[in-house]
Amino acid sequence: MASLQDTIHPYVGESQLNSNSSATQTSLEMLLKAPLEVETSAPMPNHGVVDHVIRVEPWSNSDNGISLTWEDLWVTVPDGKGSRRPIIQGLTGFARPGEVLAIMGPSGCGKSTLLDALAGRLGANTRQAGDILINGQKQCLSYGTSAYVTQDETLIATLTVREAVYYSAQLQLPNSMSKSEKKERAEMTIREMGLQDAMNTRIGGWGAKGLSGGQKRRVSICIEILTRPKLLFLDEPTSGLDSAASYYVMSRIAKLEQREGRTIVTSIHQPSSEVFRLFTNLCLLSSGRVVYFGPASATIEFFASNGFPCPTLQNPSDHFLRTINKDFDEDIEQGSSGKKVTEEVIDILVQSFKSSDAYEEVKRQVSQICKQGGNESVDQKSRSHASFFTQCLVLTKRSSVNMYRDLGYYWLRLAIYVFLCLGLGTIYYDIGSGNNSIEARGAMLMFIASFLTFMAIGGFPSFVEDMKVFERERLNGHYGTTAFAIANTLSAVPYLLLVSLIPGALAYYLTGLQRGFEHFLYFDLVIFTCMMLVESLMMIVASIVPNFLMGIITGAGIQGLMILGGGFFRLPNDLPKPFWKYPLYYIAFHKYAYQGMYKNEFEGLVFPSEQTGGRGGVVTGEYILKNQFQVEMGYSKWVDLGILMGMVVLYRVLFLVIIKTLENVKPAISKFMSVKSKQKIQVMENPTATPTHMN
Ligand SMILES: Nc1ncnc2c1ncn2[C@@H]1O[C@H](COP(=O)(O)OP(=O)(O)OP(=O)(O)O)[C@@H](O)[C@H]1O
Repeated sequence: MASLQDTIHPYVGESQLNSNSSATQTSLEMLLKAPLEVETSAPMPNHGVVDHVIRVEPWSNSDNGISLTWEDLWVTVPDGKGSRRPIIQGLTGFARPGEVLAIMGPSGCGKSTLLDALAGRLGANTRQAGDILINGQKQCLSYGTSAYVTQDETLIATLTVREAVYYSAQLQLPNSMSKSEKKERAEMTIREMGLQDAMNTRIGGWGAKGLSGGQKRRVSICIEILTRPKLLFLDEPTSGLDSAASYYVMSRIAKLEQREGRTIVTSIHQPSSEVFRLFTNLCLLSSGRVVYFGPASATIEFFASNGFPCPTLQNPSDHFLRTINKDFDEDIEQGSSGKKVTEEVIDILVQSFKSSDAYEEVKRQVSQICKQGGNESVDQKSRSHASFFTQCLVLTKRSSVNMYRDLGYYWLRLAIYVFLCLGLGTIYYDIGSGNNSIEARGAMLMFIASFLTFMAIGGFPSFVEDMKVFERERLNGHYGTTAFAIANTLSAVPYLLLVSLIPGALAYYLTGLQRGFEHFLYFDLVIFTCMMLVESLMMIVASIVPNFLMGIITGAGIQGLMILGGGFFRLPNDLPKPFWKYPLYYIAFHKYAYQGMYKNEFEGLVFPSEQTGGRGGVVTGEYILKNQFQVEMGYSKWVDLGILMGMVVLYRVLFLVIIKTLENVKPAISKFMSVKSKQKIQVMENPTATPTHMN
């Protein structure tokens, strides 16, 4: 009976065949007659007994899968001294359909960076050089062809596991699937990840404990494997899981990959020997250099042949990581003097791999995949989605549920607004119609139009959480920016109406502003529109400054300037011309809010004139508007409201444009920078040296 180590690798190069024992050769020859099903229960060297069935089928690019190859891949980051430091150094490798490639190595060796580079998601400060090809062609991974389960759990904390996965299924799965099929797929996937007992548990986040870290991890995986993407990147999918859960999660992922010909690239920290056996290929890294790339099952032999045999009963992956982890070199030296310093060990392994048949085999496989190419471009293979209308509907529903359950989104704001408006109502209680009520009305309306709407900023932290989820889902192609912007707008409307209506009514009627429902309606519509505007402004800020603290400061700063230039603290005719009057006064939405509210309040009213000393003279509201508040009287208050509403649309469109521009500009910049890096890079004789010439 063939050992699993011998059978798990579905392609075998000549050089490997030559270098293996005759017993192994027999099993490898068997492998070439794929598809085959091998049942094993033979003891394996150093690590236990295997007793499960693995179906091995060879896949090729023409089988509608995605093959990924990378050659001489470098990634550098600024080193803080004006130069650049490499974090990935000249890696060559491949990942093919129906196989699991595991990326292993000590913490900080560059696993996530390699995954990011392969997935086209490197950070802005990184530079990349070298070729990454998809089915032998230089093409971008279009949104939706691949999925990436990142290390951080960006999930909607207020949803239960069932809701989170089902909403995601509704968003991602095509309209041709019925609701019940989508529900079934969602529940099946949840069960596959062993989360059936937590189905109705809320995910939880800051402030509310819900799922454990490991469970959240599994929810993230569920969401990404719902549509069975052709290419799946997993960044430490088993972190936070116990060894049994790790095994079940990985084996279920591996099973799907073998059944459906998916290409899986996963970084992993410390797989148990059982999990390790699920990997087809292993890429072992140390400080960004490749220590070994090839069949996972042959790694033990590679280490042994270089003088580092795996001790009996030791988990092989523990042995590999112990051998190449130099972070604790001093401790090791103290513990057992005479041991080789790890840096030397790594050098030996790196050099040995570079001159090995295994490395030649990797290069041969890469060129073979590139030659083979693919029948169709990956773009054409993008999975089909739910329709745009369905996405808008589902996102609106999901967002409404989240806004309802998240106290910080609107409920807290509503409570604070009620207190503030009670404050306003009592401080200006029964404002009267005397001459002194003119200033009081003006000040009160200014406070409402600026400070009350300013506080719409309070929902920013919740919105930033939403943006993180949106960013993850957008990058994984679940839906587009337009659907998100529409859904966010629609779901916010009822809450903003509520938040503007109740406190607004309190302030309006306690103060005794101008009677008439039309006047109250206008007053409330201005508050509602201004709150919507501030939210839209904060959306723009969040798209440019994704950090929540910096976002709040930026948003507050912008609004502070607009309030100053809105024509209250300094009357319009007194505003200094450059900047404050032109353009700020006209850009600031506060100008239209103040003037609309003033017109709404003062038009039609008369006040006793101060000049006559209360001896019967009156002054009209129109006169006060024109001369005291310097309001532009050439157009009606409805025009002011119309401008405010137009601004809401403009700001939301601007948000869309910024996100879409960043989406298109970022890859173009990375492409440009990578071409620049490639032109400058000279392949170094000594790969350990820092390529300071890369910039
Ligand atoms: N954008 C970046 N800017 C600066 N340094 C970076 C950047 N990305 C990664 N690094 C550095 O590169 C090294 C490798 O990081 P990476 O996250 O790829 O490691 P890792 O192997 O995934 O680590 P872990 O297993 O701990 O997650 C680290 O020292 C990290 O600080």
